[in-house]
Amino acid sequence: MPDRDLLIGRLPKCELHIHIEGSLEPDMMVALARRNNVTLPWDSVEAVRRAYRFGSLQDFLDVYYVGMSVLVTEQDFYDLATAYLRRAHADNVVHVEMFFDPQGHTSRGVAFDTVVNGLHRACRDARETLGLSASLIMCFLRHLDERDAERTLDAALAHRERIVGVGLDSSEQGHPPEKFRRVFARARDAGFHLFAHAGEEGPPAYVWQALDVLGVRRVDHGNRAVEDEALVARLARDRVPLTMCPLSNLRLRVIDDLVHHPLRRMTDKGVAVTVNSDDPAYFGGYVNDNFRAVAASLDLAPAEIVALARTSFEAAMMSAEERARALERFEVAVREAG
Ligand code: HPA
Ligand SMILES: [Zn+2]
Repeated sequence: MPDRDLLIGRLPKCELHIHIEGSLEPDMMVALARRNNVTLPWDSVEAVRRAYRFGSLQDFLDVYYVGMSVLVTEQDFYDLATAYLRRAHADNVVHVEMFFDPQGHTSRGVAFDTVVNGLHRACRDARETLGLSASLIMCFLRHLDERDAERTLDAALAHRERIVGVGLDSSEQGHPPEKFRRVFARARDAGFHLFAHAGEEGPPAYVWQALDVLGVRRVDHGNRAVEDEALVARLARDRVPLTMCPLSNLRLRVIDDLVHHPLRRMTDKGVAVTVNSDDPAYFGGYVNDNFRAVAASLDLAPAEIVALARTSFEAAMMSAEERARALERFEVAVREAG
């Protein structure tokens, strides 16, 4: 086996937890602010970078919502997603399921269609130019009320074939999944796959609710599930994947040191865990940086790293044939990497 970093670079993988607005790098943020005449509280790329010190999820979200205010036109959304998809391709990402936050845009007067048209076109072009498959998952902002989420779902129904799923993100504490019970039931009836952030800062009870009240098929983060043995057993038994994001957890102080990251404790109990970047422009690393950081801190063996990348294909929303083909290519790449 080659050394750990080389192996990580060579492994094909899926990225299943990326907020596209969180891939907005400071230089693009400043350039788009100029292009659209948007005033930011920061006057240079360096000043933007200095704002990236967070004590909690809410600290980050306050900066994140200001940052996304530079996204106005369909071309802005296209450029943002295209830059991310090229960067992901360089990390050997072959399949992306991309979150976006429509309410962060419609609340500023940007049309839902503008957002989806730009992102969808970037995904379609990436398939042709990079050979990478990419799909869109719309998230509801959980700090807003369910009626706002209902209106967002109504808007999404006109784009049903361009959006594969719905998720739940933003401020977790005090906004339990059950707050969105009805809108998730409607989304399921409309054929969307269901996801939710849970157990990032919120308690294990929120992960239970995501499973049993919302009926999600994958949990984003899920760190705090580790505090509840019965919950870990449930995740393992039902092979409910967790999309974990080590550098995000470190930067948002969900953990104080990567050596304490629950990833290994989860995989040891049979939970399907994947490694992802969350908001790479804000947290200091794309997906391979996340693999490298957690592999070094937890001293992961090559076989464990390979297993994490393999799990990303098992956790992805692919048809049985797509998955079989992708896994076949994955095993070839593993043999070549060795
Ligand atoms: O890490 C996150 N958690 C919750 N909401 C988010 N929105 C963007 N990133 C995040
Ligand atoms: Zn997230």
